[in-house]
Amino acid sequence: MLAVVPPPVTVRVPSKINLHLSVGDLRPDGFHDLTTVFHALSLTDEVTVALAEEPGVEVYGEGEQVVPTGASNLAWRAVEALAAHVGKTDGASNVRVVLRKGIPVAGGMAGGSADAAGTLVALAALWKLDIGRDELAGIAAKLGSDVPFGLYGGTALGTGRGEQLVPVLSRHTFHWVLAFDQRGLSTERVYKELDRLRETGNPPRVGSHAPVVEALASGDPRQLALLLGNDLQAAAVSLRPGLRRTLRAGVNAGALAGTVSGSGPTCAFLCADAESALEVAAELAGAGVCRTVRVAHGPVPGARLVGGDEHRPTPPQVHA
Ligand SMILES: C[C@@](CO)(OP(=O)(O)O)[C@H](O)COP(=O)(O)OP(=O)(O)OC[C@H]1O[C@@H](n2ccc(N)nc2=O)[C@H](O)[C@@H]1O
Ligand SMILES: Nc1ncnc2c1ncn2[C@@H]1O[C@H](COP(=O)(O)OP(=O)(O)O)[C@@H](O)[C@H]1O
Repeated sequence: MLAVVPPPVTVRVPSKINLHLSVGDLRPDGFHDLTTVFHALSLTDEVTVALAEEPGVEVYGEGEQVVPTGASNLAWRAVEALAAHVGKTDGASNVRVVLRKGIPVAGGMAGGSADAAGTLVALAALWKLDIGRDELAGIAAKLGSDVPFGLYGGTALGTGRGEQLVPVLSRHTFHWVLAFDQRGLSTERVYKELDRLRETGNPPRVGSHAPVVEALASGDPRQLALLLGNDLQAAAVSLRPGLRRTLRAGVNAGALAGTVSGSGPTCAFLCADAESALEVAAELAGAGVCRTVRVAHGPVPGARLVGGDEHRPTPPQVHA
């Protein structure tokens, strides 16, 4: 009798920027308490999972030379975590994962986290698991602080170490220009640099997230532009001083405002509309301050199947 092999499953997953990132104290577990407003962007990775004789991970696209393909790849860790969760003892032994990356590696845009979130959704479909969003989010949180957001996308308030999420109402589409740097920055190193700066001085701290939430509800990019803020920006700039020039160049090119995305070094520039974003991107690309420029819009949904959305996690209810 012929065994029926299920067809490969492909999932598209968004990147994220942090519209607001307030970093609190260092906790005994080595993480910092934080309050952040995540915003999912149309710059995406694609994850394909298939049953294959040779298990493993293949990586193509943005940063393919520097992404590990072994057991430390976050997508592979997601395969092992889901297999363990559902008690498939040999679950990972015949899974092949192909990553097509558009999100810069170690860029502060949660690319590895996106791949892990995408792998969970894709594999749940491949294995035909009856598993809900909340259950996947529990597995995701163990893989990394940013991984649960990749499941939901949209715009969300993150607390704890970033893994506890509440959706934020955001009716408008915002237009962004992203400036990729030559090399990535280690997230852990940037948090440590912030601790050092706080020991020796008084780096700027963002205020409350409430005005950002209001600006998102109003949909006015000019209002939002005044409120973008990131406590990690000082640390990222301290480690990569050239980012100052990049941030200035984006605003000089016509962006409403610029911010370092998460732990950097990618800079995100908010623009008035889609047309302005294209103009800013063209000028920034010629300014010699970054490796590559992309345009993107947000918010977009979280991990979802390409060519069907029957296994897409149900979005949480929006509380205005
Ligand atoms: C800074 C942020 C902002 O969204 O994003 P990125 O810039 O990495 O995309 C996140 O907090 C990154 O989340 P993520 O990249 O998932 O980090 P994790 O793997 O959980 O942790 C990596 C390391 O970052 C530090 N870390 C992370 C989260 C947190 N709340 N406090 C921390 O101090 C810890 O040193 C930890 O060992
Ligand atoms: N699938 C993956 N894609 C990118 N990086 C990965 C992946 N799996 C593991 N990594 C490792 O995680 C580190 C952080 O990557 P990434 O998630 O892209 O950045 P950030 O934490 O800045 O958002 C990389 O330097 C890389 O060594």
